[in-house]
Amino acid sequence: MKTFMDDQFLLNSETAVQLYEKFAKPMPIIDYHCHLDPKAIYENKPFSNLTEVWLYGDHYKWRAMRANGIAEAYVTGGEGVSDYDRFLAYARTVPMAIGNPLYHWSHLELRRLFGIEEIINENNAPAIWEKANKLFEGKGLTPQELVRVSNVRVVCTTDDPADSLDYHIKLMEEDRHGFQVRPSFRPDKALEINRDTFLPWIGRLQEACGYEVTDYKRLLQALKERVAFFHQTGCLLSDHAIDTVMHADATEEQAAAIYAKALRGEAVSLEEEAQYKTFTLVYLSRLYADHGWAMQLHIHAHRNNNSAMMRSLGPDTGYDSINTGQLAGPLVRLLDSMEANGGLPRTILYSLNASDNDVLASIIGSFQDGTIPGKIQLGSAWWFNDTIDGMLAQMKSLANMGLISRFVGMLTDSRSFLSYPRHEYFRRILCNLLGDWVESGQVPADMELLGTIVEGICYSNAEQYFRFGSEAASINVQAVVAQ
Ligand SMILES: O=C(O)[C@@H](O)[C@H](O)[C@H](O)C(=O)CO
Repeated sequence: MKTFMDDQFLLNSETAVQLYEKFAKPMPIIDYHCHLDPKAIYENKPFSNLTEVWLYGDHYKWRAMRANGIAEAYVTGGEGVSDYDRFLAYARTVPMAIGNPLYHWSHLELRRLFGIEEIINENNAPAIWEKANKLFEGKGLTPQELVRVSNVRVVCTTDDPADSLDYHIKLMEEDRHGFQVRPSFRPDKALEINRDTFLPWIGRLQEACGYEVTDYKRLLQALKERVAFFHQTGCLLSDHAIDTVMHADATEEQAAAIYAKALRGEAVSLEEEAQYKTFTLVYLSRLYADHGWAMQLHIHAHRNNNSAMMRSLGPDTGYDSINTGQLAGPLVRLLDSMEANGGLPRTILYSLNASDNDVLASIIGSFQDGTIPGKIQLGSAWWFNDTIDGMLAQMKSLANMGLISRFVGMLTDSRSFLSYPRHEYFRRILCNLLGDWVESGQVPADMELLGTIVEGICYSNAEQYFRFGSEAASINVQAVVAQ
């Protein structure tokens, strides 16, 4: 029987061990999609204890605690509940989470970032708390240190087009934290015309661009200006939550009429919503292509299902699930419309529904245009699929129908500064998959070729694909500050 989480954790052959130790492990990390707070990175305030850094923002852990019968006050905090109480509640939950990636991630995080090797449970929780918190004494443990010690080269945060990006600009001006912090352009609120967030967001956009967005032409102009501002501030990716894939051909005049209806507070039909979203997304995709950005489409999430908890805690608090819905037809038409409008940008398609993997892996092959390797990507296993089974399923779909060698690899997609061991987890799973292929005679034991492929998936594919290291990606701080 293998020892739990030893040096060959998840590596079941000598080939897998070699691929991981020699090629995967040394690679730095590019976290091209996460939800870390740029303000927290800039202010760099030391964390006060293990609960703050581990439990304050991580809804993966919150879901597990609720499923374990832990009262909400001990999950997201409440009257008279200390951080130590919350830590003990999570320590009670970890042993019950075997089979869930949280069980592995939690142990990897304590081992890699705190040097704590204990198997987490309620009995040794006090000792773990004491050991970990020693690192928070004195000058303490800060966000920037956790990013640096995790060998992260690039962090791409998720930002609204109306955001000032002040903290990104301050980080650029200082530029002594040892890694890149780049915004990502996430215009969901500009697209969700039927949600109650739409009109308030138009107000925020008007403040950001300094003029009234009284008609659709001005909306498109404002979005174009915000894309330019984001680009100047180092943005090289956009990101969209496409919970339901819609496509309906529309002219600019039709989209403008729908926008005007929404501004008047009139109901917009589902067909009109599809027309508005199609025209606006196609417009945005051309802007992305013109700026050399990558476009991420995060498909089939079902968000904020619990109305009472949405009112109490707000969005992204662990009450989401996997969505279903029509995919192939509307997505192919959407991508084809983007292609017809001057060219698809670099595009990454993720679905929260793993049963979509093969559909997406086949669709990306319809839009590779030979300009760059892996231009259209099947995105890494995302959120509920960020598991051993989910990662293997995504990589096998991509390998079976596309080129896994051109995959831009893993991201953390996290709100916690402790989540970087998720890359180790992914890299071990990747190396074991390739190792299995070699050991079973499906792939020659060409360690030079396999090593190059592993290094590409772990780091260099992403660096080349997103162009983080290129001249074009350099950030003109003076131009941004002068604005
Ligand atoms: O980007 C998304 O839509 C999701 O990643 C969402 O933010 C979710 O809350 C998450 O963080 C899953 O890891």
